[in-house]
Amino acid sequence: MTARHVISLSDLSDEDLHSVMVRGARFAGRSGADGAPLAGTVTGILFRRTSTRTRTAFSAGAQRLGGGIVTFRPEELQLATGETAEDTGAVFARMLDIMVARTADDQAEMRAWAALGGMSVVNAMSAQEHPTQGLTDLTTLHRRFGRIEGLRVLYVGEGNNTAAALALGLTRFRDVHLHLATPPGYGLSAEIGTRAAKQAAANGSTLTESQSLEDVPERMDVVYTTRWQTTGTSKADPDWRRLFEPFQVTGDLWRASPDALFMHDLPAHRGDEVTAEVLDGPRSIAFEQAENKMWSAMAVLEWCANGVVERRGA
Ligand SMILES: NC(=O)NCCC[C@H](N)C(=O)O
Repeated sequence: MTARHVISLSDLSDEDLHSVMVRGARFAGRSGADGAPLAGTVTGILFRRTSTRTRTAFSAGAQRLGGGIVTFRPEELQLATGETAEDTGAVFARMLDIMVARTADDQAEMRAWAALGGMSVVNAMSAQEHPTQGLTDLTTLHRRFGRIEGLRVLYVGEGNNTAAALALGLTRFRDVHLHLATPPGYGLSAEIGTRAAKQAAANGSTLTESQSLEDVPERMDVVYTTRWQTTGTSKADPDWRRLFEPFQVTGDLWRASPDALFMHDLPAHRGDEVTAEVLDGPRSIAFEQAENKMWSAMAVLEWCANGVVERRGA
């Protein structure tokens, strides 16, 4: 099997991105290919940080496509007794077809595993990026709007790995307007911001940022938020709660964007980043989005095994 990696969304060509997005939507509509495209493959599932949605999505998704899985408890690997990540990966690459990993905070370890060859590596979230969330979000938008082009999206909260994936995903499409309202000091990293801005410019899209909810653009199609505490980057700043509180998504935002849908990558904390009224209200598609994680995971795994399935214009 040719190894294909999803360590960053930038690893996917436009054609790959389109195929995985559309394929996820087809799986969601239960109109994916019959049969078992992952038959004869084994996917490793290794999470060194907590996970509900991503882990379940890939574990259930692989099995729905006829593939086998091996789930690792990190504390039971020899990593815990001092075997290097490189040596551990070298063994995985000889036995597994795909590795879905939420491991070190940075992506270097995944790149090293990918360089071994023979095994596809899927980044199930690092500090910098959450590419499988980005793919899920594209599939969710594609299912709801039938297009990504022309969408206006407001993201509220930390410019974390989820925001990075959203920015890197949306700016690959034409005429998209993404605005991020982030607390001071919690914007996108310079590296991600530059990469996304370059893509936006090339596609006639815009990426704008502000440090307040005052004067955010109106008539948005989507308002998206995320929890205030990002996994693995607990905030050293003693003031963080005071900085984040003005960014709670409440019914007030709907006045500016009366048609907006609400998205959240979950887990949610009602009363912190979003009110219960918004999260549990009729505009919220947060749980549909969570379900899409599995359909999108199936599309990612199938792409790792077989490459592009859905061709543009087909
Ligand atoms: N949907 C998810 O994968 N949620 C878990 C992580 C959310 C957030 N980006 C975090 O890093 O804490």
